[in-house]
Amino acid sequence: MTATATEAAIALRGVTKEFGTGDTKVAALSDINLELPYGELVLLVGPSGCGKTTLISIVAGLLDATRGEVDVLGRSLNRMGGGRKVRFRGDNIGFVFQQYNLLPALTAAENACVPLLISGWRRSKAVARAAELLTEVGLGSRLNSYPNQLSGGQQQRVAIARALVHHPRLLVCDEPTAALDASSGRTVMGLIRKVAVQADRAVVVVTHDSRVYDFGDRIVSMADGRVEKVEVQMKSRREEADPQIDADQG
Ligand SMILES: Nc1ncnc2c1ncn2[C@@H]1O[C@H](COP(=O)(O)OP(=O)(O)OP(=O)(O)O)[C@@H](O)[C@H]1O
Repeated sequence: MTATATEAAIALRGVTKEFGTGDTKVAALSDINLELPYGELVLLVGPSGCGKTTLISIVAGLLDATRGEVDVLGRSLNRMGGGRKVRFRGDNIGFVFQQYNLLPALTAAENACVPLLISGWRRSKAVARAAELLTEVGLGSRLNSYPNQLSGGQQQRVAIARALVHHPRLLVCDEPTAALDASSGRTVMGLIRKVAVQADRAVVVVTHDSRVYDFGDRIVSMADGRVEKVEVQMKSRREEADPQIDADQG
């Protein structure tokens, strides 16, 4: 399905999430109403425990809301059964985490093509597609390097290539720069902007890292399970933030 100009990539209405029951009940999210458009990098920020990971897990179909409606990429997750949700996730969503989770015995190109091999692609075709993306993230000369031969920032770039290799329409990143120094963190955010932000795609990044706030088109601030404010950032600020990328950086 292609996006229409009026359709939000993500639409949450009255979303509440409770964990536990009775005296141990915790309301992680309370009545969240939020619309996020295609074509933007959205940062989800706020203090520890405010509900960022819970929110992003509901959007990615990893957790079910206790109440409320969740539409993602034009589909209602409320009306999707378990098996269909797993397929929807596999086809449409890419994930990047703080830990790179690369397989140590596989090269950068082999790691990046794992999702394609799982979907049944021929190995040679899958490696070629992974090589294309690794080149886009500045690692064209490191295709045959193993994870332990790469810096943290370079390993995160392999993880970004792996997350995007099957052309997902939603990229979800949870603290992608938390383990990186300031310069590598900016390189990684610049790459996420450059490679992942497209007119028919949505990108949501959960971050504590105020050093990378300039890279967001929109900043959603959460506090205590609620959305406190949504700010749209000026274009000029983001352009200043975009770093030049080369293979040996970060
Ligand atoms: N599986 C769970 N069972 C019980 N409580 C949970 C569970 N997951 C999260 N919570 C609670 O829900 C609230 C929100 O947690 P969440 O992890 O979404 O916050 P966060 O903003 O992502 O925090 P951090 O930045 O530290 O990762 C917290 O009070 C947390 O303790």
